[in-house]
Amino acid sequence: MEKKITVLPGDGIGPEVVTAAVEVLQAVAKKYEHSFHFAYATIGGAAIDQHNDPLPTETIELCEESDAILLGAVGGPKWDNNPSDLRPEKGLLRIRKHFDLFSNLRPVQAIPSMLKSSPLKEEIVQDVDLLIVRELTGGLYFGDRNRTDDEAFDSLTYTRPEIERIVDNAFTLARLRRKKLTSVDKANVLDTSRLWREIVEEKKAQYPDVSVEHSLVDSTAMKLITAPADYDVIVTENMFGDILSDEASVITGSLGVLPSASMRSDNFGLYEPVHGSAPEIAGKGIANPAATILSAAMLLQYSFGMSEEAKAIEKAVSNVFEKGYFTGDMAHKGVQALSTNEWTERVLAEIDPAYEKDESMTFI
Ligand SMILES: NC(=O)c1ccc[n+]([C@@H]2O[C@H](COP(=O)([O-])OP(=O)(O)OC[C@H]3O[C@@H](n4cnc5c(N)ncnc54)[C@H](O)[C@@H]3O)[C@@H](O)[C@H]2O)c1
Ligand SMILES: CC(C)[C@H](C(=O)O)[C@@H](O)C(=O)O
Ligand SMILES: [Mg+2]
Repeated sequence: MEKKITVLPGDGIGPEVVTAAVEVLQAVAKKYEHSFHFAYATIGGAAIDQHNDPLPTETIELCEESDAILLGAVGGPKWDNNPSDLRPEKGLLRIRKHFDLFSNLRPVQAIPSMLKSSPLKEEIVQDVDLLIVRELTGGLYFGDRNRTDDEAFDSLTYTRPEIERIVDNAFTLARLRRKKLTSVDKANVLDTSRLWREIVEEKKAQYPDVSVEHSLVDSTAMKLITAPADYDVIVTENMFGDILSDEASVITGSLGVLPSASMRSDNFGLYEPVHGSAPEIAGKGIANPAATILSAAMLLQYSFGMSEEAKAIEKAVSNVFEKGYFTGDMAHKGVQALSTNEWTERVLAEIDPAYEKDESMTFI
């Protein structure tokens, strides 16, 4: 049966990395005899320019008719001074809320061949395999806010059901992994964190096989780069998860390799790299497409239940690193940096040596 994927390239390097990921999905479809239909729509700055709205109705409608969403990135200096409702980032927040994508999964895995790109010592990063489960539709991002000329406020609110569902989700995921859950909060200061911590304590009786620790976000930020291999699943609120996941990119040496899946309670999801639109390298053809390609693998795994196909993409990416091919953000001393296009060609060749590139697809 045909699967429909809505593709939202967005801004900056978004279109470049999404083009690469779509081509990888096409190669997978051909090799495994699936039919994927790609429908394109605007979000973010591109949508503001065309529709004066960072999330136009036609984009929502297209996503509603599809089985999954693949997104590049939004934002850029062109729109930085827009009023808050007309900022590209608002489109992203609205699509997450509209589809109730409350669970943002951000895996961080250190593939051995990546490790030369990390500024951290090899013995610190070599066994890292962790998953950040970030609450995505509550907290500071969605609380009451206001600003006048001289004052502004943003408020941080969480309800019991909002915390319960993300905590349950994280426990369930920990069960499928190494059964260790770290709940990250700021319970020494924030009431929302105290409620969060109480709920984790209540829930742990339902998951007796999972070990639980609580950790304050400030010291977690330190431990995440001094002892990252100690973590299995980290569950945390929206903003802490945003910050910790970018920090975790130091482990792999680049933001350009970290994928994410934003899920609701069924299998529907939005898949996007953790990184942003990287405006300073946009249009140069040098962006690392690995994070978006790996996000496409998560799409196959979580929304389509295609584990073998997802693993084939992950293996292809890892083989390309293993063979010493990197884009500029990861190319260490003595290694020639490949373009987005050249690097993607190598992934395609790993997936299917017989694959012929669709020449109608352009790498920007
Ligand atoms: N999900 C999203 O759409 C998303 C996420 C984060 C930031 N943003 C937006 O992106 C814009 C730029 O933000 P920023 O600069 O703080 O963060 P960024 O993630 O765009 O870039 C941070 C650094 O990482 C580099 N980088 C990021 N992705 C890369 C890739 N694939 N290949 C090579 N290098 C890469 C950039 O060049 C830059 O040096 C802002 O408007 C921000 O709001 C969007
Ligand atoms: C662009 C921004 C709204 C977004 C976030 O903070 O969630 C981004 O940083 C991310 O990590 O996806
Ligand atoms: Mg972020």
